Amino acid sequence: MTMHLSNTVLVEDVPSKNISATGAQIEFRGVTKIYGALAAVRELSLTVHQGEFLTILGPSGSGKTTALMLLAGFIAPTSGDIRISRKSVSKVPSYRRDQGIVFQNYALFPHLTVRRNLEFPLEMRGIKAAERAVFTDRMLRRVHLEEFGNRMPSQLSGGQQQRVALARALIADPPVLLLDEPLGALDRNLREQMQVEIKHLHKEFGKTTICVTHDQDEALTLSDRIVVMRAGEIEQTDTPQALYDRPATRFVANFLGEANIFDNSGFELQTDATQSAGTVAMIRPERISVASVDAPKRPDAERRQFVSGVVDDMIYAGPLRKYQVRVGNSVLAVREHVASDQQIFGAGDEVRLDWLRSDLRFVRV
Ligand SMILES: Nc1ncnc2c1ncn2[C@@H]1O[C@H](COP(=O)(O)OP(=O)(O)OP(=O)(O)O)[C@@H](O)[C@H]1O
Repeated sequence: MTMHLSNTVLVEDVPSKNISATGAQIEFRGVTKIYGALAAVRELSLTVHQGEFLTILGPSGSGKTTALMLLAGFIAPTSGDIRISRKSVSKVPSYRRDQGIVFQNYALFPHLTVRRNLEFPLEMRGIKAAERAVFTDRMLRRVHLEEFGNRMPSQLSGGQQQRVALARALIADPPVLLLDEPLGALDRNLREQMQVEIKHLHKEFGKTTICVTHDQDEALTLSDRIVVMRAGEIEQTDTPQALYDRPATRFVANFLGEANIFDNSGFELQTDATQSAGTVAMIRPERISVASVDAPKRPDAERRQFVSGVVDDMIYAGPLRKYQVRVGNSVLAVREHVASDQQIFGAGDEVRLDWLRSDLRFVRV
């Protein structure tokens, strides 16, 4: 990988601590990228705030990587403009955009030691050897790799390599950090550990960070806001909680978490809200309670809808019990946190489901 650092920064411009005041604001203004007959990204307009952690999430082929590569300057937009700190970067080559970049496959220089990998961006900025050593020592300590400075990348584990990649992206103090599936190559436990590490680094360094992933857990854990993309366009942009609790469309409801969508449910849905045209009702599986048909109703029963159904299937999933329950024409997914005093139902059992009417959401079809 080539480093994308401007070499205009002098030694005295580099802060004495590896902490810059803020990241940069980034704007996409009607950005389109056409390949042949396909718009990989269409009319993308988005403002990423200074210091924000924004994740672009979406299925394969939705245009996430294209959006990131446009920002990095690796590809040029067909139309539209990208601004960093309110200045257009259309004519700025990628190596002058002052961005730290981390890819899924580490992209460390394989023939350089960890130290030399970290020093490289500093060298590109004309920083003298003595200062480089100070920065590098500090960064190695920060990512808990002080013992590993003299190793080659191939002598490190995947997680350690990815920490070096993060350290190298941050060491020259760029205002923008771009992460492309940064944890994609790591196994699950390590991913979770690294998510915490990335969160800490973001808090500490305050870089405007744009992360591309198709891993919803990663997006929900790390992000201030998430952009959900679909077929080259933004479907919804919101905080993780708002996206999960109030998805605007059926696509978002299904893509982020699990959703019961009442299309043609075969029973009457009770709602307190008026349903607009072109919408369908949905409820999250963990908002539904399951009980035996003769169980006493809760005190808030007048605010709930009760339906009877038959269990199709039940599986244990760690701390959750997952039911599939047939009600009318629908099979509803129900998620229950396992508690010792709960009754357990199996396939064929008649049950009563209930949910708060206010937990129903209407999403655009
Ligand atoms: N260089 C290219 N030439 C032609 N088509 C391309 C090129 N790069 C991307 N595309 C197409 O543009 C669309 C968006 O691709 P992109 O890589 O941005 O998707 P993505 O959301 O990042 O997918 P993934 O999660 O699989 O990486 C896809 O249909 C892809 O085939």
